[in-house]
Amino acid sequence: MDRRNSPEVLVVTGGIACGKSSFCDEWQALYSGSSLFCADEAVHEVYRDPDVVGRLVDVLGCPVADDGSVDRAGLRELVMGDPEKRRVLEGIVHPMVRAAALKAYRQAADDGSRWFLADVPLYFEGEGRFVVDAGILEQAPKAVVVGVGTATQMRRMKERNGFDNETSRAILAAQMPVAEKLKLASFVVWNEGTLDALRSQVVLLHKRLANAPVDDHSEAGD
Ligand SMILES: CC(C)(COP(=O)(O)OP(=O)(O)OC[C@H]1O[C@@H](n2cnc3c(N)ncnc32)[C@H](O)[C@@H]1O)[C@@H](O)C(=O)NCCC(=O)NCCS
Ligand SMILES: Nc1ncnc2c1ncn2[C@@H]1O[C@H](COP(=O)(O)OP(=O)(O)OP(=O)(O)O)[C@@H](O)[C@H]1O
Repeated sequence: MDRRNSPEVLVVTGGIACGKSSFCDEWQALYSGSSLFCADEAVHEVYRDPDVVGRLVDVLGCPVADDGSVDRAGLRELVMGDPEKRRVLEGIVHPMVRAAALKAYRQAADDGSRWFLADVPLYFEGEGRFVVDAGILEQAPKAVVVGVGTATQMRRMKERNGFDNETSRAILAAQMPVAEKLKLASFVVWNEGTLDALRSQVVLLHKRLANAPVDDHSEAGD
């Protein structure tokens, strides 16, 4: 692929309910020519595939919803407190998510997008290899960590998802703490303020990236 026509990849990551989707929504609303890949949505898509559902039922006893897709609330209960089951699930799902990301990146390139935002919650749990392992780039791109304190994560999970403290704590325990992710970030967006404050940080980051010399992170493969 012609490097000059390649979208610049920006990984967006952070802990649960920190505001990754909100960051991406603000970015997309402000900057046309941005393509978004969301790993959580790719997972949800995969869970509608009958072959995948069948495999998860066989391997994990995965609960199934009335429409034949994975019952995600039931699966969450099954895996969040059980590291071994989670490892098995991730081993099945993550390669499919990487394949979906590569497809989305190629589409973004065909569309002539300037930016490719990859919302990947478990990016650092996966040692920052997602984009390279997906075959998108040969070197890891810049990663922005959207962060808030644990109390805000707990409050937003309760308000948005209706999770009780036990459920929220089990999810947090399955993730690298936000404080650790901040240390690995190329850029930090601190989302304890208002949505206006989040938007201001999006604008600042975009300004900085748009004016920065392009890194030498050549594409993998063709
Ligand atoms: C547990 C599941 C069924 C819950 O589904 P649900 O629709 O309620 O949540 P959703 O998928 O939108 O995820 C919300 C957040 O949960 C956290 N989360 C999801 N999976 C994991 C995991 N394996 N480990 C730690 N945190 C996770 C992330 O912060 C994510 O942003 C689902 O998240 C899942 O199947 N996870 C395993 C696949 C995976 O690793 N997904 C992460 C992106 S690759
Ligand atoms: N600055 C903010 N002020 C108030 N509410 C916010 C702010 N940012 C995000 N929220 C709210 O917090 C919740 C979590 O935000 P969002 O969905 O963007 O997080 P996320 O990191 O993408 O979550 P997940 O890990 O579940 O994918 C949502 O209900 C969102 O509306």
